[in-house]
Amino acid sequence: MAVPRYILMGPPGSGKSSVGRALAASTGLDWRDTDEDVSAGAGKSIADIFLADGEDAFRDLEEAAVADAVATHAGVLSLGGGAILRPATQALLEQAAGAGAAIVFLDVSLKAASPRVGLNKSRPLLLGNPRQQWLTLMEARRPVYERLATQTVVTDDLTPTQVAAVIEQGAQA
Ligand SMILES: Nc1ncnc2c1ncn2[C@@H]1O[C@H](COP(=O)(O)OP(=O)(O)OP(=O)(O)O)[C@@H](O)[C@H]1O
Ligand SMILES: O=C(O)C1=C[C@@H](O)[C@@H](O)[C@H](O)C1
Ligand SMILES: [Mg+2]
Repeated sequence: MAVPRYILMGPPGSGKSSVGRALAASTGLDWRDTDEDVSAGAGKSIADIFLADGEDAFRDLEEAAVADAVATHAGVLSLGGGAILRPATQALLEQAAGAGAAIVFLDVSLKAASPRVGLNKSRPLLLGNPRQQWLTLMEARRPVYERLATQTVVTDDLTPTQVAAVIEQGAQA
């Protein structure tokens, strides 16, 4: 079984995808993003899955995509922001950490995340009142991110390339 070297988690706008790409470029590892896997598998965007099938259906697809990626991908893995909500995924991440994966929580404040996320309609959970929605989901998820993390990086004042460098240094320490 392959185990990802790095697994990135965090709320929308924390930079899971951007930092994942930067970390893959600097380490030479392959990059995979479970949001892209789910979207490719379903043949439609995540926003369309939420709209047509609902959040529970998306979470089922996401749980399966994470299980597949954790079992088969040896590089950098970016998760969707809410992937860690599923207990089976939490257990899988704990196992991956035991097998040597760095589980990285990309922390970010609402102030820094807001301009990154903007009013982009591709984030279905933030429709309506994006700032309040973001705060509510971060409050519920923070304890899970913190419990699962083997490394935490506060990303507010760093570029994705700088965050990737901090992660690499942490892995060498
Ligand atoms: N550290 C950063 N500094 C400045 N801008 C950033 C940083 N990280 C990400 N961004 C920008 O914020 C936006 C969202 O980043 P990204 O898609 O990587 O977030 P994400 O955590 O993967 O979000 P999602 O949960 O929706 O998948 C992008 O436009 C990206 O360029
Ligand atoms: O934070 C979340 O729950 C989400 C984040 C995105 O990565 C996507 O997985 C989807 O928009 C849901
Ligand atoms: Mg992403």
